[in-house]
Amino acid sequence: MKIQKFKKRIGLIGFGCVGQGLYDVVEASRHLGWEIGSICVKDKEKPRTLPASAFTYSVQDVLQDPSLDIIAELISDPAEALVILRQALQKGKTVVSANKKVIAENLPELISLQQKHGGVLLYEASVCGSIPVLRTLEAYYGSEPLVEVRGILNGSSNYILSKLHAERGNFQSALAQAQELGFAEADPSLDVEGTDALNKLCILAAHAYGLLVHPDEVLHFGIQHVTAEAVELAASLNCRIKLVGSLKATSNGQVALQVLPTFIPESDALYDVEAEFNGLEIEGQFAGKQFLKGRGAGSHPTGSAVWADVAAAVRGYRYTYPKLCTSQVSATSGEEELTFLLHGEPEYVAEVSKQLKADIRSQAPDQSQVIVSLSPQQLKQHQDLLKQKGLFVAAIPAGVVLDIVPELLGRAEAIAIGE
Ligand SMILES: NC(=O)C1=CN([C@@H]2O[C@H](COP(=O)(O)OP(=O)(O)OC[C@H]3O[C@@H](n4cnc5c(N)ncnc54)[C@H](OP(=O)(O)O)[C@@H]3O)[C@@H](O)[C@H]2O)C=CC1
Ligand SMILES: N[C@@H](CC=O)C(=O)O
Repeated sequence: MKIQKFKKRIGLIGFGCVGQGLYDVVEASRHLGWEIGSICVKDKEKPRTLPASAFTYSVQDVLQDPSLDIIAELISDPAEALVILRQALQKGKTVVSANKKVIAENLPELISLQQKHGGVLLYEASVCGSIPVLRTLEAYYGSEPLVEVRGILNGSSNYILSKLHAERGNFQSALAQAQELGFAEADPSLDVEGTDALNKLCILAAHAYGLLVHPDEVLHFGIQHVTAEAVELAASLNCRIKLVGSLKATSNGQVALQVLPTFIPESDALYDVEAEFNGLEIEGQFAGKQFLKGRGAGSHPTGSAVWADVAAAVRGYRYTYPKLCTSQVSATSGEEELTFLLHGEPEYVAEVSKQLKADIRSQAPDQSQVIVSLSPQQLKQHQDLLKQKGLFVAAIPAGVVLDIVPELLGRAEAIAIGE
């Protein structure tokens, strides 16, 4: 076989945590024929690891450069990222992105731009960092009906929760560490309010079930109101609180979607997914359960995922969205009753419990914590009120034995967290 000389040039837009990660990975692979041809950033004053001559400050310098084989969009500004992706795809270019917010909110348009102009968009790095989830769903599970896809989809919130459980640490300092390590979004409220996990879940829904759903339509709560008492309660039940995104096929042909802080027992594969790691359990109708675990955030792990996309795209790979073409499914929050912990100011907990018409199973003497049974659909209807009142909401799966909860709640003490 004749070996052909391979030379491919990448245009890089964004040189922060992920952009630098991609740069390092590509530099380490120069012998394979790859090079970064052009780098665009925004801030002219920022100190850089490369000489000023390596950079341009005009996105158009990259988008209009005919010598580039592929563009990597890795910026932190979602509005500008959408403009870049639109323009690249309208020109029929090949582009990769890690921007889950832009992709989740605009997937129908981004798919149709590829169909219309012949361009290609890959975005493996946007979901679960270094774990190859989208290509696994596309290539391996493209034909098999899936029972459930669930997992830890956000590294920063998992890092914070791990610190709270392991060290009974402080929320704000754990978040500051996640930011320092490059795991958090430029706007960290996306991480802690569950929006980043939600965006990833919506992208997974398209590839796992052929469901195009806008993030605004999906039930989701974050960890921003987690309390020391909730962590203690979970630990006393031999559980860890994790932020879990799940997609589940329902008996009436819908897909139930939700992102919820959840009490995860020791027997669950997600229990040992700690720090910035993500974990995804995929249950196929015939294959049964499989579990993927790896780094969900960070410079080199995410840079590696972007590079895998760059290499695949240049070799002709594109998503075919097999289930979008073959299935017609709609979204629901889920009708099956579940058990939830609500925790917050006693008067708000009482008010919200009344509004929810929830079946109260246990409550703390001061009424700051209640264990209730209700459907995710009920919860979704009152999602805004619960958020407005600053309540912490966590799902407690059926397998967790709650016999000792009344006793645990009875001795609940007020412990401040995150102040
Ligand atoms: N951090 C992570 O672990 C992961 C991040 N992602 C996603 O990757 C993307 C990048 O994240 P990350 O690297 O962490 O972000 P950073 O904040 O570290 O870096 C952002 C980069 O974007 C550049 N930038 C911002 N706005 C513009 C603009 N208008 N024009 C040109 N350049 C611009 C910044 O320029 P300047 O340097 O001049 O400020 C900076 O270089 C985001 O979409 C994020 O959601 C996905 C998976 C993991
Ligand atoms: N902020 C995100 C980065 C990766 O997607 C996270 O913490 O998971």
